[in-house]
Amino acid sequence: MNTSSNRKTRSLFDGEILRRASFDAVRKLSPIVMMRNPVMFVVEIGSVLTTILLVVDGVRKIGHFGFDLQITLWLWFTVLFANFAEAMAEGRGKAQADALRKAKSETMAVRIVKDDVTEQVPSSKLRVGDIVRVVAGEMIPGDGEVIEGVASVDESAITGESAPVIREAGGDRSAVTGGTRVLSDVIVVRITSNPGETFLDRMIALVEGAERQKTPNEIALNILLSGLTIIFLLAVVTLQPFAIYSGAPQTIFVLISLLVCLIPTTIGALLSAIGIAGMDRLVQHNVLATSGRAVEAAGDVDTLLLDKTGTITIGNRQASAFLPAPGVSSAQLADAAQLSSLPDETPEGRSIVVLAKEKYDLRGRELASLNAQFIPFSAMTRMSGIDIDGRIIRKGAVDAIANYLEKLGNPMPKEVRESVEEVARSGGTPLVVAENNRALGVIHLKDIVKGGMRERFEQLRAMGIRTIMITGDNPLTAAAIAREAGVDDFLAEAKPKDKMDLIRREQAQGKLVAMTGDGTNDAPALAQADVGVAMNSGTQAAKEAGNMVDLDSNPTKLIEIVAIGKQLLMTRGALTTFSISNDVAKYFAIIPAMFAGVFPVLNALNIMHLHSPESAILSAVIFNALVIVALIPLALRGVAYKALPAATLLKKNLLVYGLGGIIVPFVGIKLIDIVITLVHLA
Ligand SMILES: Nc1ncnc2c1ncn2[C@@H]1O[C@H](COP(=O)(O)OP(=O)(O)OP(=O)(O)O)[C@@H](O)[C@H]1O
Ligand SMILES: [K+]
Ligand SMILES: [Mg+2]
Repeated sequence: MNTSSNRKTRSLFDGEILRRASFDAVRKLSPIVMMRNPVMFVVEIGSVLTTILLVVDGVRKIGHFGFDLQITLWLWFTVLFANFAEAMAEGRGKAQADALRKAKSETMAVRIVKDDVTEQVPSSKLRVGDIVRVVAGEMIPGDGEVIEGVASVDESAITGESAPVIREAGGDRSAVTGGTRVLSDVIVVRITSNPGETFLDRMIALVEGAERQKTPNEIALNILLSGLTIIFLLAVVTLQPFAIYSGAPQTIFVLISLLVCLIPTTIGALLSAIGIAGMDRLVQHNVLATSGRAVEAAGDVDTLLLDKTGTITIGNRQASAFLPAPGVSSAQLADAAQLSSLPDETPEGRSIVVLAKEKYDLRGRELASLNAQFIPFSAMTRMSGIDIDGRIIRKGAVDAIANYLEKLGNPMPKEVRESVEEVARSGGTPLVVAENNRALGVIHLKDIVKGGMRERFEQLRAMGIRTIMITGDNPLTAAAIAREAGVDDFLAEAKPKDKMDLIRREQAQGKLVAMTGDGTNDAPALAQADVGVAMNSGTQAAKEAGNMVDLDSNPTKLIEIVAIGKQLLMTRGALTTFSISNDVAKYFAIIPAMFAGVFPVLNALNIMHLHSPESAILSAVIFNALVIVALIPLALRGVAYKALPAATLLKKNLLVYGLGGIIVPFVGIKLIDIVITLVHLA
C-alpha cells in the first residue's frame, strides 16, 4: 500500500471528498455539534424559528409565503455551507485515515519467552515489555525499540517513502513502528505500546481530526465572535420596539435576516476549517502534529535548536582510524578499544569492534567466558567501558576522559590532544581510550553532514530564524560541523539538561523556540520547546516528548512547518478582517429596506439602488451565505505566504481583506438583486 500517493495526489476538491463532505454537512446539523460554534449555532436557531413560523403562517395563511420561504431556505444553506467547509477540511484526513487502517492488519508475532524459548502470538495480544523477534520479510507486530541487531526496514506504510531505512539497537535510530516491514536481517524488539495505543492508532486519530482540540487562539477568537454576536442580538431585539413605535413593525423573518447578516458568520463558518486545513497541510508534508497550539507557535518561532548527530549529520558514526599515544602500538589501542566495545550496543561501539577486526585481525571475543563488568554509555557521563581481569578500560568524549584521567592524577598527554584536534578539525568525533590511568590514544569516528543543509539554513535566516546546533560532542568538532552546515551558532559538550536550559533561557527572553532532535538525550529539550519536532527515525522517548513527528526525519522540515504556521495565522487574520468588514455593506442593504417606508430620508443609504425592500433583504442574506462557499478554497489552501517582514504582510492583508471586505459585498449584493429581480419578472 502506498499512502503517499494518496497523500500527495488527492486534491482538496476530490469528488469523493466532496460527496462525503455533503453528507457530513447535514450530519453536523445536530445541535450538540453546532453548539461548539456559537455564531453558527445562533444562525441554526434562527433557521429553526423561521421554519416553525413558516409552517404556522402557512396554516393561518398569513405573511409573504414566497419571501419567507426563500429567507428560511437561505438561512439553512448558511448553516449547511459552514458545516460543509469544516467537512471539506476534514475530508482529506479521513480518506488518509481509511488508507492507514488498512496497514493495521493482524499478524503473528514470535514472542521470546526466555532464552531460546519462543511462542507464536497474534500481534493484538502483545503488551508493553514483550520481546519479539522479527526476521526479513516479516511485518513488525507493534511499536518498539530494537534491543538487538540491525535491519533495513520498509516504512512506506507510514511515511509513504519507499527507500528502506536502517533501524538498529543502541543508538538514536532504534524506534520501529508496528505495521512496517523488515527487509533484511533479524532484529529483536522490545514492545513499547499496547494495542490501541500505537503510533498508527494515534496517527489515524490525528489525520482524522478525532482528537483535535481548539487552540487558545481559536478559543480567544471564538469568545470575541460570541461577544459580537450577543451585541448584535441585543441591537436587533431592541430595534423592534423602536420599529413598532415608528409605525414599521418588522416580521421575525426580517429581524433574523438582519441579525444573521450582522453577526460575523463568514469567519464563524470558516474558523474551524482553517485550523483543520493547517494541520492537514502539515500532514501533506509528512509532519504529524499532536497539538494545534504548536502549529500556531511555529508561525512565530524565533530560534531553532538542532542536535548535531543524526539531525544535521547522517548520524551513522563509524570508527575509521586508531591514533595511538606515544609508546602505544596501534594494535594495543585497537585491542583495548575493541574489548571495551564488545558489549557496547551503540552504532559507535559496534563500528569500533568491526574496525579492530578488519585492521588488526583481532578476533571477536566471547564475552560470556570472560569475567567482565560492562559500563554502558550514557549521555550524562559521555563514556563507556569495561572492567576485566584487573584492566579498567574507558572510552569517551574528550573532556569526559580528560576529567577522568585528571582525577587519577595522570593528565592527558599533549600528543593525544593533538590527535584529538586533528580528528575534530575534520569534523570527526574523537573518542579517547584510557586503560587504568593512562591514555592509549584516539578513535576517529566519522560522520557526514546531510546534503543541502547550508541552503536550507540560509532560508531559515531569511525568515528571521536563528539556528543553533547543540551537541554532546567537543567544541572543535562542533565548530567544524557548524561551519560546514552553516548554522548561526553552536553549543558543545552539552548534557541533556544543558539543551533544556538553553531553551529556557531563550524562552525567558520572550522568544519562541523550536527544537529538532532524535535522541533520548534530546527528549527533555523537545518537551520544553514550544515546537518540538522529533525525527521519525529517532528513539521512542524523543517521539513521545515532542509535539510533532517528522516522518521524513528531515531536520530542515521546520522551514515548511514555519511557513504553514504563518500561513495559518495569516489566513485566520485575513478572513476575520474580511468577515467583519463585509458585514458593513449588508447594513446598507437592510436598514433602508426596513425603514424606507416610514423614513424616506433613509433611502439616501440605499446607495446600491436595490429593486425593492424584499429583494434587498433577500440579496443580503443570499450574499452572506454564498460568500462562505466562495471563501472555502481560500480557507483550505491558505493565503499565499511569502518570506516578508510581518509589518509588510499585515499592511498588505489589511488592504486586500479589509478594503476588499467592504467593497466586494456592495458589488455582490447588487448583482444578486439584479438576478432575483430578473427571475421574478420572468
Ligand atoms: N558508545 C560510546 N562510548 C563512549 N563514548 C561515546 C559513545 N558514543 C558517543 N560517545 C561520546 O559521547 C559524546 C556525547 O554523545 P551524545 O549522544 O550525548 O551526543 P552527540 O550524539 O555527540 O551529539 P548530539 O546531541 O548532537 O546528537 C559523543 O560526542 C562522543 O564523544
Ligand atoms: K454575517
Ligand atoms: Mg544525538
